[in-house]
Amino acid sequence: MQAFNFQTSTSLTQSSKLKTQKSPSSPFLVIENVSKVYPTPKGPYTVLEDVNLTVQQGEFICLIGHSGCGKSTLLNMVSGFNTPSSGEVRVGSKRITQPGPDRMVVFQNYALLPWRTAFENIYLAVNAVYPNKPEAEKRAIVRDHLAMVGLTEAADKKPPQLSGGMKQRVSIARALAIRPQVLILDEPFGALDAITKEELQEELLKIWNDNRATVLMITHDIDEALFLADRLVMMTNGPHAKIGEVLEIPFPRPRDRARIMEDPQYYKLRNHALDFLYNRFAHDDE
Ligand SMILES: Nc1ncnc2c1ncn2[C@@H]1O[C@H](COP(=O)(O)OP(=O)(O)OP(=O)(O)O)[C@@H](O)[C@H]1O
Repeated sequence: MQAFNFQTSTSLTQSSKLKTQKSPSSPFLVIENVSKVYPTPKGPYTVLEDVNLTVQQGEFICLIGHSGCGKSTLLNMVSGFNTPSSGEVRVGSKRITQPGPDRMVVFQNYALLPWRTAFENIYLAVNAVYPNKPEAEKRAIVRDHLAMVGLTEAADKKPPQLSGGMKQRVSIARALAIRPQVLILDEPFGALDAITKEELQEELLKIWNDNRATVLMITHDIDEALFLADRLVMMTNGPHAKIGEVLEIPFPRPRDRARIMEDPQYYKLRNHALDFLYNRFAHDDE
């Protein structure tokens, strides 16, 4: 187990800023001075203000914060479904202004076409992005990704015939079949029961370990973040939400849930995140 020098919240914030600014390897994904203001009938509403984050290629980042603080808004600016009011998001050296197949999103509600089979849902995405690939290759990509998530037998089933966990597996397979550089997961396991959620977390880690996409994942579950992430980004409450702190998760990989939960550092990190969310940035509505 690696040594973890537990720091105060202030020094954690400073060290994460230092890491962001002075990291020796070149940053892959950069969120720079991003603010988002929505027009509303009551006037402009500043959801996010001056958000800065630098992510290395292949990093697994979890994002946590109270409901409504702007997590989806922030990740929608990485996927390109939303644009910053000021500041910019870059992937590689490219400024993000629209969605693209280099950044795929998995949503909590699966977003599958209910009248298409699991195979067809994935095939449609592959075909849209790689229309000129030979038919046999496209079908092989779909089969490989169905197998990757353990759904070979369910290829011909339609979403209403699948469990929540199976639907989310199809949705993850569809996103990965495009070979995105960035995988964005918006609370993907929020609607699943605890056992299915743990199974899918483990599958996700295995898949990430094999293909090392850069992952940005929203969660409300601190234990999920501690199991999955390299860093946990904690957001302050909106309006004018910012990144309050970034926690480094030091547990070595491959991770074993039982082993990390026996580690005293686990509870220090967990309590630190809980204190951030429920004392320092408590939310009246929760
Ligand atoms: N198009 C819009 N116009 C006006 N306000 C919006 C718009 N989209 C989001 N908001 C507001 O911005 C704030 C942030 O929303 P967002 O969905 O990003 O939060 P979130 O942290 O992802 O929340 P949750 O955890 O509940 O999903 C909320 O107050 C929401 O009502």
